[in-house]
Amino acid sequence: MKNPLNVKSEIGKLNTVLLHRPGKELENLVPDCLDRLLFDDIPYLENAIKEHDEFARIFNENGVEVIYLEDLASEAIANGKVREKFIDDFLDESSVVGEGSRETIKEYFDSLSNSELVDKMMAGIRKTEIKNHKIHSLSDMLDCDYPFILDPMPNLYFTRDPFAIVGNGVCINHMRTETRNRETLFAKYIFEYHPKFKDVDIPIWYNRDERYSIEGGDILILNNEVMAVGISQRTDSAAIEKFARNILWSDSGFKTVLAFDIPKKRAFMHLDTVFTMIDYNKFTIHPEIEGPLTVFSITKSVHGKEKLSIEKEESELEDILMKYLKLDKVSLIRCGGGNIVDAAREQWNDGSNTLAIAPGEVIVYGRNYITNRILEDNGIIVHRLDSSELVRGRGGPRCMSMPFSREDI
Ligand SMILES: NC(=[NH2+])NCCC[C@H](N)C(=O)O
Repeated sequence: MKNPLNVKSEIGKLNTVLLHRPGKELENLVPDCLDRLLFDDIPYLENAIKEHDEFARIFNENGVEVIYLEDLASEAIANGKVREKFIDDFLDESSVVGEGSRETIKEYFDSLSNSELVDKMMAGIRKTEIKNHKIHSLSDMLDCDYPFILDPMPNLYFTRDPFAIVGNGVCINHMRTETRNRETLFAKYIFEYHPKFKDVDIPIWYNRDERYSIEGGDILILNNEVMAVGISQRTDSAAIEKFARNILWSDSGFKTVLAFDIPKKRAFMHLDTVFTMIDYNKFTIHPEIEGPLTVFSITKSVHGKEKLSIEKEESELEDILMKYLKLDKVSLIRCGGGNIVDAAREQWNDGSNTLAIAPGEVIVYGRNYITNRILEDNGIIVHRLDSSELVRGRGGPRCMSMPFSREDI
């Protein structure tokens, strides 16, 4: 069977992209849990869905096939034994309190079809919902305690993060936070059991049971030989080393990983919140990281198999990019035009988080009008997505999409 995965750049014409249409998990956000669940506000679901459907429409209109995480996940567990194992693994990782709660949830899950099951796992379960079911646990009778028997997973619409397609393989991530780590279980089951993937030999560049964390928002594929990976609030340097070792010493064709050390803070959680590639030699950047940024280049060492050679790059970012991407010129397009107020405001609303659907053609949030105008002045084709709801989760078009296949460039 042919491997359907092929992502060897950030900009090659996009063929297939994975999304998750926001669901009931967003209606299980409450103020007391926002920090832990990595949200800053509570989106209005009905409008979030409208915005998201518009996002999907832009893809369709531009010849990009859209596939949904929820569909792949429910197709992957079609076999009864696989479904059983999936439920067990999921419950093992869901901080369910006590055996009684586990039995209650299991019985509830058993009454659902595969797609209802996946939706319910994503949405979480309120204690009030199981009142008509058999309750096997004392704590579940006490809804004043904590209202959920199973936590929601509100960050799933950021399909960029729990796993990342790199070349013809996949990096199944170990997430920084418990709240997002369960998301990676969907990837495990999809790549092991989905009919599209199960008989294909798919290289796994990193696995969810590794100790150190790495998230997809930090992984950028600059061309078929060079990647950029953020050392960030979410991604550990040790995880990058492991990932680099696996991929550079494989036959993937990748030769260099540039590790971008960026400030560790919420607004800049991943590299793609401050830096994205939009054309062969054009990038967006948030000016606030330019000062503190340090770049290290990681290549295969000549001193022994599986070893790496790591060097600190001393020149400016433009020069580093020109050198490794073999370009004569590089333009860094500054979010907010470099004005510190506009830059900070638009970056917070994902002004630098563009998704290229072809070289020089991107999807952006329409609200970041200053940055968008500058992109157009630089010859970029800009598709604007209006958002007042999706944006509240702190992620833009790149965060909300995972390319499965792009044309090689
Ligand atoms: N690739 C990205 N920048 N993703 C943004 C994810 C936002 C999400 N609320 C989180 O914290 O984790």
